[in-house]
Amino acid sequence: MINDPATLEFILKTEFAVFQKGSKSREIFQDFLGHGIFNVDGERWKSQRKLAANIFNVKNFKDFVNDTFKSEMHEFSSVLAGYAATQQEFDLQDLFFRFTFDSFMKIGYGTEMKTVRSSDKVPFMVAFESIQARLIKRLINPAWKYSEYLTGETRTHTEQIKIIRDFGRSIIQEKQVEGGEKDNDLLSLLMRVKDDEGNLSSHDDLVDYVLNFLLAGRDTTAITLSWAVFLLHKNPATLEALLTEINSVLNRSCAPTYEQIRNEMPYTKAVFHETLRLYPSIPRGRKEAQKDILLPDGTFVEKGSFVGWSPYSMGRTEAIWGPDAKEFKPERWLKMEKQPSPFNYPAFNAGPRICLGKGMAELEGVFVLVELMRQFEIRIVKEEEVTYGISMLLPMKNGLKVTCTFREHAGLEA
Ligand code: HEM
Repeated sequence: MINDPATLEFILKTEFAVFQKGSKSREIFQDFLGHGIFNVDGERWKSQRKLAANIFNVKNFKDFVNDTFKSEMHEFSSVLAGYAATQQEFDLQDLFFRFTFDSFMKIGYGTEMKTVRSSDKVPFMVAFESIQARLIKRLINPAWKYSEYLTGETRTHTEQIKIIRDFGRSIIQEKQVEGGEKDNDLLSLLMRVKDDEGNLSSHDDLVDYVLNFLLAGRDTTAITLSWAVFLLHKNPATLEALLTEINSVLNRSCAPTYEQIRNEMPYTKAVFHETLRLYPSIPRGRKEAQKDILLPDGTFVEKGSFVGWSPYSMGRTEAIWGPDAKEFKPERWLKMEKQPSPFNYPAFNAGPRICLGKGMAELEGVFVLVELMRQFEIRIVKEEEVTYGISMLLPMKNGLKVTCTFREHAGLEA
């Protein structure tokens, strides 16, 4: 395990070709992520990265992204208005998952889901989350195949993989029936791309792509929003400062524009990044050495062994962030002369495989925080029960149970 930015740069950038995802991790994640971008190296990775870079470049389609977040947020707000009127307790983390799911399905695949409107369990989501919690156990248990067999999890796992792959297939079929291959959403691009021999992607590969991008676009942002609400609840002065910024930029009760989020809301953006510093939604990373190599400090790494790092620990390390590293202080981001290098703040990864959706996540996160806090007062029901679950990502174990009321003078227009 390493914990210093210079060594992380060596692994993720300088010796990128040596430190790869590797075949051992690939085996663990194969049935879930297949040949999708998170689970491949080399040429397969390069071609998906190039393609996805087109769509995740927010500038290319900022109006579409902005309109989608706006209309999905309108749904989200009206659901919250219902809870505010009845004072009913609800799970905000679950609602964030539904929001990011609906938004990403529309932006990435052109599909309307509207799961925010319902409180019924969505089989795809249940299976998706349960698989992630299982896979993390595989990383620490070399005998995972036997353990899963003995506990009966092999069967559950197979059933859940079928649920999520059937879902992926249905999205692709829908697109084919609609003849949407000419559209410019991510799936349409993926359906048109050809390999060096001129072949289109197989149906199975397309399912892998759909599921990988959904994992990237849905879970990470929903988890960050949940921790942000929790931290704001625990730090009332920060919430006050956030509301002051919101009120000074949005002098009428309407949603922020893309330009306002980009240029006029530095404090809200700082809240988003400060949350990720302390609660990075992907809390750990590891790479497999493809040959024997020495780290800059002289440590020998044998071919086939792993080097790991933890954005969670690095975000709380005093040598990087100073003596107040463990405190939630968004102000620190405003005092910096320049933003920290991704090797100091690896919540979005760093080097050639740095997150492609960082701009979109920031836009979505800030937009939702502004809209939520502008309109509603959120109260966490049992603060002491909030803790993280053990999973591939960093979700809250028991969800985020809250009640809400309308904030005074708030309007509900979008
Ligand atoms: C708070 C939100 C987010 C965080 C913290 C985050 C973090 C990360 C991290 C740590 C990785 C590296 C993972 C690995 O290699 O194992 C990654 C990769 C990636 N992210 Fe994000 N992400 C976020 C949101 C998004 C969104 C919204 C999208 C898409 C719309 C996205 C798209 C991607 C893609 C495509 C990759 C793979 C890059 C590659 O391997 O070349 N991310 N992200």
